[in-house]
Amino acid sequence: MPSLHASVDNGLTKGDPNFSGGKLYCHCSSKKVEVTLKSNVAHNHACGCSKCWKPEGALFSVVGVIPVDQLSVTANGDKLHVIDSSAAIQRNACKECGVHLFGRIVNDHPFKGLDFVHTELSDSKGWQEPQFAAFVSSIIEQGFHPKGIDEVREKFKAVGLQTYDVLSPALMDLIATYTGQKAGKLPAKL
Ligand SMILES: N[C@@H](CCC(=O)N[C@@H](CS)C(=O)NCC(=O)O)C(=O)O
Ligand SMILES: [Zn+2]
Ligand SMILES: [Zn+2]
Repeated sequence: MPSLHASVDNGLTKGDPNFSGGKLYCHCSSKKVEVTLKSNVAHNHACGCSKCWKPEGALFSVVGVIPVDQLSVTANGDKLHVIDSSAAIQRNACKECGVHLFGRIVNDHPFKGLDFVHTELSDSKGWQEPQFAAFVSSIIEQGFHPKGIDEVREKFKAVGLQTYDVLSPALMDLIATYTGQKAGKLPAKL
């Protein structure tokens, strides 16, 4: 079975509930882009979609969120560029090594105000462990043979992670609530 992600393959390492953040670095050998996070992440999860950054050899990305005001680019920000400015999540990647340092939502969106980050880019220990696996079937679109997908789902379950083909029900409910409120189908205050 190919690697799902290094933080999943051999079981999860529980995060520290009192952990208060750390620095992320791109993969360049010099002049690394540095991003400082002032808190832990939330909703950390494996994502199989084609847009999220995956380390070499991994079938999945692991990505979590942090409030925009808890994130700052603290070195070599001139090496960052937005890889697709039409995407809902504007992924800021290092132009040299390709690593995604953070994804930001700039347009009206239920998750606006949160940035998407990969805590494996940090040397610190204590980051929230993955909570679920999202967009699992999306790996097939990228060339993973469909006959192996049940084994992928079993592997996630074996380490204690539920699998979904979009986001988790809790996050889908948040998105649906936002959409319903915007359409006037739900009261603005619930
Ligand atoms: N099956 C598609 C799914 C893409 C997708 O919808 N990704 C989710 C999870 S990251 C998303 O919210 N995308 C918004 C964006 O990338 O801007 C793919 O693999 O490309
Ligand atoms: Zn780099
Ligand atoms: Zn994704």
